Amino acid sequence: MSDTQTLTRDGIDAPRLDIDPFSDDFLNMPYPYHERMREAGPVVWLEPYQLWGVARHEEVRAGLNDWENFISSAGVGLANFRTEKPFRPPSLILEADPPQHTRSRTVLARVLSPKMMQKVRADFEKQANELIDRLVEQGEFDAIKDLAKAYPLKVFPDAVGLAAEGRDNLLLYGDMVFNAFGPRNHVFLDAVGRYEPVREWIMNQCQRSELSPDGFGDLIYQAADAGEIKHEEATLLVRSLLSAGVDTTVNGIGNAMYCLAQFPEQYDKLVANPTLARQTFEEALRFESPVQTFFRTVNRPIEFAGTPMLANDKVIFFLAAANRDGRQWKNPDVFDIERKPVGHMAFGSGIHGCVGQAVARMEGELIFTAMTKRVKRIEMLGEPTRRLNNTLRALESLPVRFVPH
Ligand code: HEM
Ligand SMILES: C=Cc1ccc(C(=O)O)cc1
Repeated sequence: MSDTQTLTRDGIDAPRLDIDPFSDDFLNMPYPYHERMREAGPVVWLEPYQLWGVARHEEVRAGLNDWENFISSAGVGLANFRTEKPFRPPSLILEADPPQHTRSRTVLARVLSPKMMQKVRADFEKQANELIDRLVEQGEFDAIKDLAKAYPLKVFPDAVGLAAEGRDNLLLYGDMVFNAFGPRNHVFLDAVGRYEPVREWIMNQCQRSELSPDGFGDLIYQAADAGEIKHEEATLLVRSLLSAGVDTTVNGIGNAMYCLAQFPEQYDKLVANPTLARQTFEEALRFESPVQTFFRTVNRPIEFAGTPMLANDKVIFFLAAANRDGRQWKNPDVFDIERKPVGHMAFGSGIHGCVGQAVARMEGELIFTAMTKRVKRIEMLGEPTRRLNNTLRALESLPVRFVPH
């Protein structure tokens, strides 16, 4: 076998594609690859990694809702925890199946409930207004560093109950967590070098002693006090908040800013009708999904969308490809804030669907509402630069100018 050939399995009853979803080319511009996979069939076999790819909306939704055949406890990245050492101790919610998942989910769903959001909404709103006021004052700035990172790094760790110092570590950690779902490519290796000093800091922040009373973090420990979960489980669930709660919203807001800056007529519509702020954020999540993919592991021999799969096969669900599937959306490649993108897969679907979506939606709604009141136009001052990540679609910088009303 030549070294350019990949060992490939017989009996693959699906189109075989030589697509590497973690190549720089794919990560920089995934959409043509998404189209190729969607058009090839409901399920494809990706030769470079010897795994199944699912890119159509219907099958992504169906697969994520079938948690018994497509399990999470063997990892939701490329690694199969049944045969490989996880990069870090597995998450008790994301990388768990029922019943463990159910206990964790019940606790986090309460801590991150819409009711809890009402308690922190006034502070999130105050911070959004003050930040946009400052940026209007400043005029020219970097929409990623000065807005998309600054806002989630202030409001969410405040709500969790973290100290003010060292919060940039949350970005380094999130970047690592999301890279670790992919292969050990250069993107991962670059990140792991920055991550080492941060690992200890993160675990220290998850200790109850570091968390302010009655914040989201302490509420998780209070669930342990009540016997719902063990105290050492509480520590790992706080780690879940720090893993998922920042880099996701940073890129949700960052990608939405890029959409509004690229399509000024959409921003004009938002200014004319600020009640569209929440829907604008939702449409940006569909159009430029921050979280591009998640994996599952096949639990037992099954036939899915007419394709036989074996136990321990890995399946990659392309959330972002589902979000631009013309079988589901009219003009899927158009950013249209008047579209109601109900059913998008940006938050996943099923029992593992994002438990933090109320936080994310509130951050998006408040930031864009604050902008409409003060900012007449967003001008791009140059091309954005991209930060490659094995799972996230992320910008590194986006120079803009706010033109006030
Ligand atoms: C725009 C922002 C966000 C996006 C795009 C996003 C996306 C996702 C996706 C796709 C999943 C499903 C994972 C899977 O199916 O394996 C998920 C799960 C999760 N998210 Fe989010 N998320 C966001 C914000 C947040 C925030 C702010 C938090 C915390 C406060 C959070 C915490 C979690 C947790 C703990 C899970 C695991 C849920 C489970 O496995 O039951 N996320 N998120
Ligand atoms: C959506 C991403 C995500 C990342 C990490 C975790 C976790 O560590 O539990 C949960 C969700």
